[in-house]
This record gives sequence, structure tokens and C-alpha cells, in this order.
Amino acid sequence: MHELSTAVVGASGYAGLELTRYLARHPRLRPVALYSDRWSGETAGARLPLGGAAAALRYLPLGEAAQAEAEVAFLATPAEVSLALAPQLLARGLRVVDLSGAFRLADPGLYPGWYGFTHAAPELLAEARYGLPELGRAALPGARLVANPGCYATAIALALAPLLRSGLVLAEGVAVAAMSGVTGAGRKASEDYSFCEVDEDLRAYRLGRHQHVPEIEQTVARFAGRCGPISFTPHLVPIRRGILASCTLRLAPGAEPAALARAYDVYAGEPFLRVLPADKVAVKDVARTNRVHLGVAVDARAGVAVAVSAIDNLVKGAAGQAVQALNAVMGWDEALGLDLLGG
Ligand SMILES: NC(=O)C1=CN([C@@H]2O[C@H](COP(=O)(O)OP(=O)(O)OC[C@H]3O[C@@H](n4cnc5c(N)ncnc54)[C@H](OP(=O)(O)O)[C@@H]3O)[C@@H](O)[C@H]2O)C=CC1
Ligand SMILES: CC(=O)N[C@@H](CCC(=O)OP(=O)(O)O)C(=O)O
Repeated sequence: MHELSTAVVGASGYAGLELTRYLARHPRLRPVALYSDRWSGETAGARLPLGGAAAALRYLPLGEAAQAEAEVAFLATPAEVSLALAPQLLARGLRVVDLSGAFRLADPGLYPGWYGFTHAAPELLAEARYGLPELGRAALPGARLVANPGCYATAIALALAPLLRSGLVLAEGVAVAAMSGVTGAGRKASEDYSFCEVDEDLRAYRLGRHQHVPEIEQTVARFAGRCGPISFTPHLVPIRRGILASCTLRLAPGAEPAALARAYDVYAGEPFLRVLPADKVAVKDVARTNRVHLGVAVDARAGVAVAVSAIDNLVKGAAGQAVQALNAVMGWDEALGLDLLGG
């Protein structure tokens, strides 16, 4: 059976490392090139517990990534780096799965405000397919460019979209608080993320201006046909990996709690999604897997529904989702290669 050759750019990052492990075990994908300046010249086997041919691969300088000889390139790089590389790789005939936010927003006008740069390839935004299969897999088969969703955006959009589509909650006044483990910030050597700064601490950040806000609104609006402005407050918590999101929505007049719970019936048969009572949704049950656990509770006294979801930011929030999306692009079983560590 033909194995699709793959390259990982940013292979030394937290997302790139996780991806390398999945690619090395995937039955139809073969990693052939790994790019990182930090580890240039070292073997992958020296950095990761890999078997087989992948262990012998030597990390290549990032400057050579535009010339990658592979059928698919995964970009696990900052958005500005992905934005520069993707057009070059696409022009050379590679498919691109980008893990950054560079191609997630359809409207280029949103980039300066939310990402801090002017988009240099707006024509590719029209072509890019958003890689969240559970809310839009029909767009994926055959895609050349996949924009892999953000970690918070994955957890939050999956929780919100069916509820808004049900019509049982209002589109206005949606408020989300989410907590992320520290790997969500990447391997950046910044004092703010060092052990002594995050241990025994808990804080909110980027209130009302997190870059995933327009992405969540775009995804929910596409699926549900409506979405008001979402208030989003992310928090950094002193765990290594995982995201828990709590989403508060106002109930529509006359909404029945039992009917609201049925909104998640749209996920019946999804291999990675499990609907649970909201207070049974926990990061430890999804950590190191591609799973999403979610549930909704009704607080009738306050007139709100609270939806809770949990993912692993590095798997369903990044590397696992990227593999799942590529499986969908290729028309394969979406779960192929994702059983690593119980995924
Ligand atoms: N961490 C997470 O939970 C998630 C991350 N993402 C996205 O995935 C991408 C990778 O994230 P993550 O793995 O966390 O990041 P890291 O900081 O851990 O790694 C970044 C990687 O990109 C490479 N790189 C290339 N150019 C640059 C540059 N100019 N500045 C910094 N690094 C560069 C680094 O190479 P080298 O080490 O050789 O310098 C490294 O391999 C980002 O776009 C991120 O937003 C998306 C969802 C979740
Ligand atoms: C804890 C933490 O800092 N998390 C990151 C999420 C990274 C991510 O998924 O974001 P992009 O791919 O959109 O950059 C953040 O809040 O920016």
C-alpha cells in the first residue's frame, strides 16, 4: 500500500513533537523530513522514543523547509512562519496542513486586529478548509490547504455549535471561561511560563481579545446559522496539558432541559466525541487522546445552560486533529493512526 510521505516543520515544538509521534505510527503516512533549527543534525530517535525508519531521520534546518520533498507538509510553526511557507509549498504541489491560525479566518480584515499582522495571502483564505471534521467534514475531501483549528476554539465551538443550532438558547450573551495547561503556550522560553511562575498560580489573560474569538464565532455561525459576539476569558492553569471550557448561554423562553440535552445527538456515531453529564467532564479522561468529552447542564433558576467540554490541547487541540483532518482529506477512516496511547 502506498504510504503518503509527510514533512513536519516546527518538529521540535510541543505540537510538532506530538505530531511526529503520531505520523511515525500511522499505517498510511510516512514521515520523511523533520525541520527544526534547535535540533538540526540530531536524529529524531535521540529526542523521541520512536521505532523504525522515523528514528533515523535527522532534523533539517528550518531554512530548507520550503524545499521539502514530501506529499504533505504539516506546519507546526508560528502563524507568520506558516503564512510565508504555505504558498511556497502549495506552489510546489504539496498539500499543507497548518496548525497555526494563519489560514483559519475567512475574512482577511480580521487579521490585523486579532493576530497583529496584515494577511499576505488572502486568496488562500478562500481556498483553505477548516479542519474540524465534526462540524464540517464535507469540506475536507481533496483539500490542498487545511487550517487546523485552535485548541480553545476546538473545545468551545464543539460545545456551543449544536446548542445554538437547536434554537433553545439565545445567540446573544454567550460567555465562556476556559482553562489551559501550560503546553498550550508552546515551548517559548519566557519567564511567565517557567515552573516557578505558574506553579501554585492561576490567572486569566487576554480577556476579550484572545485570537480564537473570531474563529469560534465563524465556526459556530457556519454550523448553527447564527452566533452573537462571544465573551471569552482564557485562564492559564498549572497543569502540563489539557483544556476545560465552561460555556454559559441564556435559555430561550420555554426551552425544555431535556430537549437541550438532545442537541448533542448530532454527535452520535462520532468516534472521538462522548457526551456525559456536565460534572463528569474532566481533563484527565481525555489527556493524551484525541477524545472530546462534553455535556450540558441547565441552571433553571438563573435561566442559563452551562456546557462543559474537555480536550487535550496537543492532541484534539493540535496534532491529533491534524491527523484526523488529513485522514478526512484522503477519504480514509478518520480514526486511522489515532489510537496511540488510547487515542
Ligand atoms: N501548543 C498548543 O497546544 C497548540 C499550538 N498550536 C499552534 O501550533 C503551532 C506550534 O505551536 P507549539 O508547538 O506550541 O509551539 P512551540 O513554541 O512549542 O514550537 C514552535 C516550533 O516552530 C519552530 N519555529 C520556526 N520558526 C519560528 C519562529 N520564528 N519563532 C519560533 N518558533 C519557530 C520552532 O523551531 P525551533 O525550535 O527549531 O526554533 C519550533 O519547532 C503554533 O502556530 C501554535 O499556535 C495550535 C493548537 C494548540
Ligand atoms: C495557554 C496558552 O497560552 N495557549 C495559547 C493557545 C495556542 C493556540 O492554540 O493558539 P493559536 O494556534 O491560535 O496560536 C494562547 O492562549 O494563545
